[in-house]
Amino acid sequence: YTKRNSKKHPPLPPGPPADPIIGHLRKIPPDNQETLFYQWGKKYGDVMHLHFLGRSVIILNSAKAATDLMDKRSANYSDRPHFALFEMMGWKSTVSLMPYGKKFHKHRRMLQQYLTPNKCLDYQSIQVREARVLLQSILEDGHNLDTFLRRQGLTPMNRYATAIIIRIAFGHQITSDDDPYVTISQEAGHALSNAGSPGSTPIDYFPWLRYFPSWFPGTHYAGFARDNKGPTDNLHQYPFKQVTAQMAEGTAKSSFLSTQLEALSRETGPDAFTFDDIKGAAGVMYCAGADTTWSSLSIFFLAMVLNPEQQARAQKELDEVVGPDRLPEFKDRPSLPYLECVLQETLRWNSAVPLGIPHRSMEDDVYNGMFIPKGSLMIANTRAITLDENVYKDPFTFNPSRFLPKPEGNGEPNPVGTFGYGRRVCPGIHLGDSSLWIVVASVLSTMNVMKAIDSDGKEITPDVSFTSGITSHPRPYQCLVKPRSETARNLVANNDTSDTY
Ligand code: HEM
Repeated sequence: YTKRNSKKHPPLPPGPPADPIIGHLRKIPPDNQETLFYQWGKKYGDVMHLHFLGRSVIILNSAKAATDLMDKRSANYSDRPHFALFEMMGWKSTVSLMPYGKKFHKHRRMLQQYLTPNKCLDYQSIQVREARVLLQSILEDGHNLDTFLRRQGLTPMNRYATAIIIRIAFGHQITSDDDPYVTISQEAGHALSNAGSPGSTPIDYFPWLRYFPSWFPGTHYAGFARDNKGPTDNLHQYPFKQVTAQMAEGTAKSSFLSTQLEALSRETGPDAFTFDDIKGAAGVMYCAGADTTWSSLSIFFLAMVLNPEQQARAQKELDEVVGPDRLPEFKDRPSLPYLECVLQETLRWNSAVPLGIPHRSMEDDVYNGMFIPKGSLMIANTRAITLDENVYKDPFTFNPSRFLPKPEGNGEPNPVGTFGYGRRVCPGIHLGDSSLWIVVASVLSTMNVMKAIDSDGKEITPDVSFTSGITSHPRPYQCLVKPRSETARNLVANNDTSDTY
């Protein structure tokens, strides 16, 4: 491929040596590819070229390269590759996996209308209430939250993230931990978080591998996809059945799904949505919204366990602005600049979506004298972008002050790309951001997040290690979360969260 094009075009971006024909296939691990791409980027630069059997993969390891291409030339870089593995798992009519085109625009419009900054103001009361339920479950959990982050178990953060999306998407209020919606979300989320790096498993490159027996090399993820098809199907069917039944009985609360189903009954013609479109759009809200928020919150707790000084500074700011007699509300946000930095630093320190979701280029292009062939898989490596030493001093250190203006801080920019790029930027960005903020504020205002203690009385320092999938979660770790004072305990315990909404 390289030889064929080198005479007609500028050179391809640099990259590590490849094997003949199969290219870099043998050199790419199935898991946590972001770390290898980050290390390679140090040697080969911020725009790297890899290839798998002639298919070009461009890795963008700096904010400049990623925004120059994926934002500023978004018209050319908004397609998606074919995600064979996710299709095997049952993800169809899902905007995040759709090629760029008419159907994609229809789906984006449907979601965006429901997730504008203005619309999101309507959801704040749900977020505030669920944040308080989360605080109460921390109190009840006997404060040694070693089960808190067990991957398969229900965690308060999982329930929180799920409850918000379920209410908005399906009009259902979660009132117990064994609610079927929670179980479905957990199972589908588990599949998404353990299905390897998005668009880059052997099955994505060689879909025919799915027909080979399970002992055959490279078929691991095909077996995983087959085993996890049930949860993905449930996630599309269960809410749909519930809401259509409620609509027939006249008991459905207003939600994304009920609004779309009502619109469906009015609209006809070739551009009208189908049931499959609506199931797909509701399903993507459920999974894209809940799992990313949950993972980002797990990362926040991990950061707090490991960084008590930064935690104390945020608490001091909250004490001055909110005080001990009430819980934080969204109106406090503009008065809490350091807390804002804690949130941004959480997103930078370890992104929940470390490789984003790959885009695909639609036409040949040239960038800084390098040729980017049509049909390239475009991966903006958030991991490398947020650890870029040219932008962030001591990038592995969790240091919220880095964003404060000089001389108090370092005046470093907020992380780029944690919610994606261009025409594919996350449509849930406003909802996701505010869901994170209210928990960060509520937890730090009332709780101390600390290291757990082992049976010998020694503190347990958690590892910073992550699962590999579209959404990457911290691997299970232990921590201890306790009310900061008796006043804080009472404030949380006495908050009335029994209302229905
Ligand atoms: C902390 C929370 C969240 C994070 C970190 C996050 C991150 C991302 C990222 C990195 C992408 C890929 C964008 C790209 O391809 O350039 C994405 C896409 C997407 N997100 Fe989010 N997200 C979050 C919350 C949400 C919420 C709350 C929703 C919906 C309610 C949502 C719905 C989606 C959808 C539908 C896409 C696919 C967009 C497309 O392909 O055009 N996300 N998100």
